[in-house]
Amino acid sequence: MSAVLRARHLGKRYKQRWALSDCTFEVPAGHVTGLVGPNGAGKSTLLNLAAGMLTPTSGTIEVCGGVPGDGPAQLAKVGFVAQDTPVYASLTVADHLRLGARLNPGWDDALARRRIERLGLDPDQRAGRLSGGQRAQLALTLGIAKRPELLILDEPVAALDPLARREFLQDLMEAVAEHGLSVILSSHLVADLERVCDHLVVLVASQVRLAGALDELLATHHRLSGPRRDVATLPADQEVISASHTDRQTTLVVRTEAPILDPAWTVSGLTLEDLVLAYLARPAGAGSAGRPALTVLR
Ligand SMILES: Nc1ncnc2c1ncn2[C@@H]1O[C@H](COP(=O)(O)OP(=O)(O)OP(=O)(O)O)[C@@H](O)[C@H]1O
Repeated sequence: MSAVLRARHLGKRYKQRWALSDCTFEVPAGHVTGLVGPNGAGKSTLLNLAAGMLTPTSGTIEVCGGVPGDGPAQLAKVGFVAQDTPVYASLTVADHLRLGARLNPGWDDALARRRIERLGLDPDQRAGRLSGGQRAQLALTLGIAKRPELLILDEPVAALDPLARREFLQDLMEAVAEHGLSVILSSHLVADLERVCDHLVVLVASQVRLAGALDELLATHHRLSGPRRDVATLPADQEVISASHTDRQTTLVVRTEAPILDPAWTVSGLTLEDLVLAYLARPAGAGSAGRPALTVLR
């Protein structure tokens, strides 16, 4: 797999607090990778490190084969739209496009103009007077028209209405298909991620808990339900991600490469949302030895 991002034992500390700790993972080139995790998990910190806005406290991060933020050539390869979609309040929409053209060697002016027109943004409007969603659309337009190798988007669709969200995600997928763009986007909207992502990184409490191709992750995670059972009796190759029990029944989410042959279980697949929620609820340091990560007693 050719990787657009490689992190090795990556960590970032703000004063005494580690916002990101010992993260080792890769993001493949030419795909859309979703980054999910609860508030404060470290997603923005990770994306800012990838964009070169922050430097690591420990470990390394390589993006598009270089060090993030390391000179004009590296900056040209990476587009970054930060969480608050910053724009210059006193500049007009048209000024932003002119600035984009001036600053970015690969600038696609026709694309930028087409998007602005389609969105109905007035080129003469000052960006400070745009609505939150319009501002986000302007920032996203700049990110796409820059034609980077990697586009990093921190909660890009949070401010958009449902139709605008769908259209934007469609634009993204087209750019990936036509130009081989790689995208990393964080979002709390799992349904959106399900529509556009083919890779997933789950970050919880400053650590990467899960990373991989979505279809592989969905194929190796299963929901098992059956008569109440002590999870310690499961085969060693079935990693228990979550467990809940009633007096009579046990329901588990397990990860395994092997088929589940025990006839006592009813086996079903997971949605992306089920998968993400199982990991979000999993406590830090939960082992891989078939121990229950989340035990809910009813
Ligand atoms: N500049 C900073 N100084 C000190 N602590 C920070 C700073 N930025 C973030 N943090 C802390 O680092 C941790 C991770 O924050 P981060 O913004 O990366 O999380 P996030 O996953 O993006 O959260 P959200 O989903 O709420 O946007 C949090 O505990 C946060 O309080």
